[in-house]
Amino acid sequence: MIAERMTIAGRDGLPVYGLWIDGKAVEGAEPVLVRNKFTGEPMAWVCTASREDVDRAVSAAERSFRSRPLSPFERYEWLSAAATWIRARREELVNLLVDEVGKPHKDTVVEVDRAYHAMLLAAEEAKRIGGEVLPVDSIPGSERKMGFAIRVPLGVVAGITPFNYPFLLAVHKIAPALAAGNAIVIKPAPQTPISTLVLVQGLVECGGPPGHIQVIQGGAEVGQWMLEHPGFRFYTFTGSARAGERIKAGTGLRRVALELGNSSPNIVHSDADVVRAVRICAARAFSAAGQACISVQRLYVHAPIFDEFVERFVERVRDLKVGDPRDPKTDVGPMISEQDAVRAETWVREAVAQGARLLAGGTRDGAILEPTVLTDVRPEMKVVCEEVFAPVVTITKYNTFDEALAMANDSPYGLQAGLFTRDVGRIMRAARELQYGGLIVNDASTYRSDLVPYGGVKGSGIGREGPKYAIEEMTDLHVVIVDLTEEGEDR
Ligand SMILES: NC(=O)c1ccc[n+]([C@@H]2O[C@H](COP(=O)([O-])OP(=O)(O)OC[C@H]3O[C@@H](n4cnc5c(N)ncnc54)[C@H](O)[C@@H]3O)[C@@H](O)[C@H]2O)c1
Ligand SMILES: O=C[C@H](O)CS(=O)(=O)O
Repeated sequence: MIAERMTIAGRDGLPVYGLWIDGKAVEGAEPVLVRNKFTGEPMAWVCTASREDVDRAVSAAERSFRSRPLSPFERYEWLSAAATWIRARREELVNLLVDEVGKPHKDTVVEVDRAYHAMLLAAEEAKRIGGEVLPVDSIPGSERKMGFAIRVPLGVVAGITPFNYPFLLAVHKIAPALAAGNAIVIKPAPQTPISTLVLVQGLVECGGPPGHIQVIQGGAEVGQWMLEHPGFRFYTFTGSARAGERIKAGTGLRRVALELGNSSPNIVHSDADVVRAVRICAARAFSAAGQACISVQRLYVHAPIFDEFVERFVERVRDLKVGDPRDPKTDVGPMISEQDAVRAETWVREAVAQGARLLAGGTRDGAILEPTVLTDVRPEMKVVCEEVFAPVVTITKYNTFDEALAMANDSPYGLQAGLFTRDVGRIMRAARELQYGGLIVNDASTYRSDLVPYGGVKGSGIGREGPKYAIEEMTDLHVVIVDLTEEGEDR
């Protein structure tokens, strides 16, 4: 799938994608080659932005925001047309993403379908941006006053996205920003910029003001220039905790939403349906090669079912089909790069050297790390206490539910957790006591609904995503208080 409008030239038979600034594709710095993550074949050349390009993009977005304000209905029409555009190109988008990310076809179909729904949800929310009536008259002395609050767009929003769900997460940034009435400058991850360019081409084709979205490609350096630019009113970032901390430190008093990493715990209690828990966890620990912030990473299994769970789990893992992500039957494909796979393999070896037992996997072929299961792990091992972001899962036995909650909470992160139990008392305890932004009961931590407030506590970030909640973050609340005293009334 080619983003024709984003193309500035051809080179070696491949498109050269420019930056998308002020409604046209423009040349940036020397293009970088983006490769197919499984075959290694070249896909396209993509220009990167200079600091001047960042300035140009922000100025163009600001001009478009000022000169072409969109009514809520116009925003609704634009974004619903974009949702239809995504649905109509589902298969093409899936194929592009499979090549660009290396994520298996079956997981990528889910990404594209969710992107469609996220776009549609944002379109619908554009018509529901209300405010609040404030009971100012309830304070003695203010009986003749009435108050209300309205939501107004901020101006230019900065969006920075990671490599792992590049299409869906670009939709989660762009769609609410536009639905809220803002303009946005988006920077995709350097490993996966093409799908964002294609998405923006789709939005442009759907008829909104092209200057409302600018795309600047590049890595951390371009991200840093974005942080330093005073023209941004808000930063919406998804990525690692390390980059998130830099963003928070670099944006001063400006608002940020940070969707960061996790080391997702999943508790399986003895009253749960063990067979179902095994099936779900064995799939969700390895989908997207474990490169999802809510991937099942730490499994805590109740002692009475521990042996049965482990046996069934390992059996299931051995049946996973590993290899070519283009094959619809493949469960586990390559990681984003060989370097990332080497890093995860090293962590596994280190854990084994420290006493962990390897029950499956642990071997690597290029960027493909076999689905890996470890037990006898300790909290201080990297595979437990850090975000592994790879097809690696640890299984630990617990005796009491208190112990399970404590182990799950023993993490700097707090994005989502999973719990398998039939007991409502345990569900409610976990809901209160687990220090996580989301708890998924009788499904894995990896489930995400695109309409709920999604985000983390502790080291997993700040703010909430999901169109309705992102729109709240991407608007200012202006309070109006009107004195209704009539002429002569208070003389
Ligand atoms: N919480 C969530 O919703 C969520 C979703 C997806 C991924 N993630 C997290 O993303 C990480 C994996 O993605 P990644 O490797 O692309 O993350 P990353 O932090 O390396 O990069 C993410 C984006 O930030 C940019 N960036 C890097 N350093 C920057 C800086 N100093 N200033 C500004 N921008 C900077 C990158 O170029 C990229 O566009 C994992 O930690 C994962 O948990 C979180
Ligand atoms: O990587 C973490 C993401 O939140 C996964 S998802 O795109 O939201 O499913």
